[in-house]
Amino acid sequence: MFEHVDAYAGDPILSLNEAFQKDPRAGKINLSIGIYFDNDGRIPMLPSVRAAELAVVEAAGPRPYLPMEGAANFRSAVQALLFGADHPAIQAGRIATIQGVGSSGGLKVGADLLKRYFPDSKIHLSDPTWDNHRAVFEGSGHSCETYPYYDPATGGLRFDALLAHFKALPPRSVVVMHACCHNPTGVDLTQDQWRALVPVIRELQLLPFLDLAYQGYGDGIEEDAFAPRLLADEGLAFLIANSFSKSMSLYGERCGGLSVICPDADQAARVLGQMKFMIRRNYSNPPMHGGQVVAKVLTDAKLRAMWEAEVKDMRERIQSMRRQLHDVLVAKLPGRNFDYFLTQRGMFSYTGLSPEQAERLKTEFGVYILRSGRMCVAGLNTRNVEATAEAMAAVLAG
Ligand SMILES: Cc1[nH+]cc(COP(=O)(O)O)c(/C=N/[C@@H](CC(=O)O)C(=O)O)c1O
Repeated sequence: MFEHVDAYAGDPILSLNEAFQKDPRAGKINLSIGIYFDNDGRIPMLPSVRAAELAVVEAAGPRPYLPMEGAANFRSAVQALLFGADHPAIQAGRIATIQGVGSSGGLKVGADLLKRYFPDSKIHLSDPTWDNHRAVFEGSGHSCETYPYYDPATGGLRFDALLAHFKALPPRSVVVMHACCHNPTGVDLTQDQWRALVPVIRELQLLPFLDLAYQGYGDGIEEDAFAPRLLADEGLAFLIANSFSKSMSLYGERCGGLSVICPDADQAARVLGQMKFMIRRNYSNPPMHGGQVVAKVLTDAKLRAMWEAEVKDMRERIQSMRRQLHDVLVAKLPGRNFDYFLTQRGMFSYTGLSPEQAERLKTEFGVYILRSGRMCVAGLNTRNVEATAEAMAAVLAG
């Protein structure tokens, strides 16, 4: 009956992580999947999140179906986190926010909404971008194109080429942009470059779809919300998917949202209604537990302060590991430039290693990075940074 079903080729990120789990070597090092590991190589249970979870469990509330759009306390906490509680767009009811199933679920709801109401708009993705972006949008029937982004020659951003490309796009083109901590390159727009984009977006009537999956891993919780706040301050219409997987270390609880910033409350109400319709016929309504933990952390003053300090610690540990890896590599391979480990931000660095070199790292040294050359620097710790540098040096030496 199902003999015509194709065999699944596997996912460039999740299947590699599964291979890592099965690898029997003691010294294996996981720099593949975008997960924050602490210096002991463990996924932390943040104290603020644990305290919130105990409070939620202690409350022992009923577990009814949530509304299709998710829990009201979660949705309002997301709006306050992204835009600031007193943002005029929130007060005016211009933001339609749903609780997703992770931000992946938010991206999917957004993709379905755009397919229905912007059927002729193409989706424009940065070159490169998160592996699953193309899959999500194509899965909703969109055709995707790419725009210039990463410059392999400098390890930086091709901003002029990006701007020129945007200026040539037809109206209502959807441009998918990472709000901070670009995956896989770690290369972000500066605040001035975001400001330079505003008139282009407005005049060409482009529709930005921001993805904020690493809030707090760039410069800070507030600082990393610069892009959505700028676009909202400028009165632009846009979408933003956001995730708590990394910032609250709640990967498996699937906590994220999608917000659509609309010109007026009437349009926001209609957008929310159609998102509810799409959710109902997809997964009906989101899971309750993780979202209630998130809402508790965000709205309890003591837990919020704890959480922001915990995110700062994770951010600074990654920055310290970037410096350590850079320094060891420079010592091992003098004359080679590894500055990109210091200039790139968030969880990832784009090493420039070829698929063949990435394969050698894995098979000969047990060091797992993506075939694209992306390294999750959050997997580094004081015990494996030397071995990682040794393996990279050996592979780079040929
Ligand atoms: C840019 C981006 N957006 C969304 C997600 C998904 O977030 P969530 O809220 O958990 O659905 C991820 C996850 N990225 C890491 C894991 C993955 O591929 O799913 C990664 O790039 O390794 C992203 O890197």
